[in-house]
Amino acid sequence: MRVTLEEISVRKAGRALVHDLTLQAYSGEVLGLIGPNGSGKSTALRCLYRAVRPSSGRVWLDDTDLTALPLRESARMIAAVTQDNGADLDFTVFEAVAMGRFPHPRESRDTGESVEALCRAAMRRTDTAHLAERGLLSLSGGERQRVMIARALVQQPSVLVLDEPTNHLDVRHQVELLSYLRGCGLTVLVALHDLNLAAACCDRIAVFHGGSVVEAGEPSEVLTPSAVRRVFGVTPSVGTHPGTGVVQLHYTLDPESTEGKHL
Ligand SMILES: Nc1ncnc2c1ncn2[C@@H]1O[C@H](COP(=O)(O)OP(=O)(O)OP(=O)(O)O)[C@@H](O)[C@H]1O
Repeated sequence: MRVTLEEISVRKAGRALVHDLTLQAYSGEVLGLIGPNGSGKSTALRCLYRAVRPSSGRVWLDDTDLTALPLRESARMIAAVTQDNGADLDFTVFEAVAMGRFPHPRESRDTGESVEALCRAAMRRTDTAHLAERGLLSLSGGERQRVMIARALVQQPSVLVLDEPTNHLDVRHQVELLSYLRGCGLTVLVALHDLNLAAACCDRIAVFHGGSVVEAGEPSEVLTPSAVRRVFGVTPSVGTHPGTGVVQLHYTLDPESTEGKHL
């Protein structure tokens, strides 16, 4: 499924959080969203999973205007793993994962064999099966994040939206998640702060700056030292991974490598 954000603006309290933002993720690709804090990545993703209504512009799923779809229907197509994911209620892990079926018709969410099998498979994939009977509130940050990913998989969406999904994950679970995203065949939009993980995982990267997308392209096209300096104020040295040829950025802690200082 193709996702298009077309000239989206979001205004709150008299201020544009994003403006004239256009972004497209093609069917089956992994699109990375990168950019400094506050550049509008989460706001753009919220427009897609309908937590925020754009002040102007449109969101399209293939050729369908998102606002023409009932919420439950778009929730069957788009699953979101977000930073504000409602994991503060004390359901068990299994219950939380099974909630991923809510947008689906009742017959396919009754806790029959197939839904249970779906939940168990998603929990195995996210390494959370052993936590099934634990309360969400008792989990570590990374365990909880993996449960939220399991819940999104159980939704069986066409589009997967993830806002900083590697937060809290140890390196093994980061690698497992991102390699899953690469191979899952869904249209994936993922906001990432780690530019090397973005380069390794994403087919294309959209660079956010000041509330709009200033560049989009393959990782090697957008992750150049000058572009990174322009957007982030840090000058990396750029190489390639010896095994995969994927672009890699290296930073020094030399104060001269950053523009201005905040700390
Ligand atoms: N409800 C709101 N009311 C007012 N301002 C908001 C609201 N939500 C977000 N903002 C502001 O909009 C801007 C964009 O925020 P957003 O969360 O989209 O950025 P981001 O690129 O995802 O940042 P980060 O990398 O820090 O997660 C920020 O300046 C933020 O403070």
